[in-house]
Amino acid sequence: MRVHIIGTGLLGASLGLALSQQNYRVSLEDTSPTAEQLAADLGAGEPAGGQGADVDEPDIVVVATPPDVAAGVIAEALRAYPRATVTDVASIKTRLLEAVRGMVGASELDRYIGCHPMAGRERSGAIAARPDLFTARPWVVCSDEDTPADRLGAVVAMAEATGASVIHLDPGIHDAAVARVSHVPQVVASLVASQLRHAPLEEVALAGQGLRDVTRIAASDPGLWTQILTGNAEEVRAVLRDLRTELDAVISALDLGPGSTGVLARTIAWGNEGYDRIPGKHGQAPTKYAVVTVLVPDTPGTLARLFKDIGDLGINVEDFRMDHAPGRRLGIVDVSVVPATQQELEIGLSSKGWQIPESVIEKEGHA
Ligand SMILES: NC(=O)c1ccc[n+]([C@@H]2O[C@H](COP(=O)([O-])OP(=O)(O)OC[C@H]3O[C@@H](n4cnc5c(N)ncnc54)[C@H](O)[C@@H]3O)[C@@H](O)[C@H]2O)c1
Ligand SMILES: O=C(O)C(=O)C[C@]1(C(=O)O)C=C[C@@H](O)C=C1
Repeated sequence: MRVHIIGTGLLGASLGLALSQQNYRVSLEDTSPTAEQLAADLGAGEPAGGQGADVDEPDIVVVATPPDVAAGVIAEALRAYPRATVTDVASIKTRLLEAVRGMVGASELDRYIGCHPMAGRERSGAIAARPDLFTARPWVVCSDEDTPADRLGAVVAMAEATGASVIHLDPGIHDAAVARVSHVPQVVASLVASQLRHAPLEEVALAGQGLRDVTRIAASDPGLWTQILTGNAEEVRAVLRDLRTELDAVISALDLGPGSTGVLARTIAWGNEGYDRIPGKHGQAPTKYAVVTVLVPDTPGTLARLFKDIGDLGINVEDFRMDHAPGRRLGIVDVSVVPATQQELEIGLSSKGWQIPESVIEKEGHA
């Protein structure tokens, strides 16, 4: 199967890496010759030679450019490769489909299948690409009754070859869903991080894991996200309005008038409820893991020794997170394991000389 990827940044290069490992023949095209060459050098596929590249007819063309140019690139690919199925990975679907519909005829449109892998990072470009980016992530496919079954099958097979799980959705339903689970979270993370801009550095230095958990995606690309937010403006605005209502209630409750504690407690409790609905590892319901905290010297090879010792105890690591103690060469490693193995792990690691300050049961965290 030949796949031609147009746009070889984070998503395009990650896809190229994943498909190359599954014996797909991948060619790469980008308006930036450096981006194209970099993705090729990293092993994502063969460079095709820049914009308007003339590659042997591919079976599938994947457009992985920024959303604001995606419609034009999709229309151009439908014309340039008259037998290929053309798909994309853009984060917004309704407006993109409308724009493509305005640029091509009905028979060409039948060869276009909009997609959106729900997998990404807060960094851009091929240098941040990973072959396992899509593993166990949802991959939304927006086909309709006019989509030929063989073309749909080829796109689904390609998505599944990356390790993703395919979900068929109407573009409108997709856009409403991602406003809530992706686009508004990005806005909120950015707003929270923005509050730090003028804070004294001594205050910021107190930051614990809570702030880091809430703000990882605040490092995302402003250019890309401006396009995503404007491309899904109506749905994002609707979710933000609901959020504003609840935010206003919290602000009023902080006047500490009658009923205020109820509002504050309810806000946190409703958050608990929403959090519990987020799917956990490999798309299953969230699992409660036991977290064993280990203090490790910040020296080369220590983590490898720790994981070997855990492996020797016959215990599986479900997740792990590492932090650094401020001003000290000390790492704080949280190892998540199934609760039944927690005590055995603590005793086993202590007997091997590892320093274990405490044990806490908590829910599975987010990457
Ligand atoms: N970043 C994420 O987390 C994420 C996740 C899922 C989907 N997406 C979607 O994937 C797409 C790409 O995002 P990304 O994060 O990989 O961006 P990126 O900036 O890392 O890469 C985009 C690449 O497209 C190239 N490009 C721009 N215009 C082009 C054109 N006309 N023809 C050919 N190449 C062109 C750029 O040079 C760049 O190399 C976007 O539509 C985005 O909505 C992103
Ligand atoms: O994990 C991240 O860094 C992401 O932001 C990825 C994420 C998301 O989950 O919201 C962001 C935008 C995409 O369209 C799909 C995935």
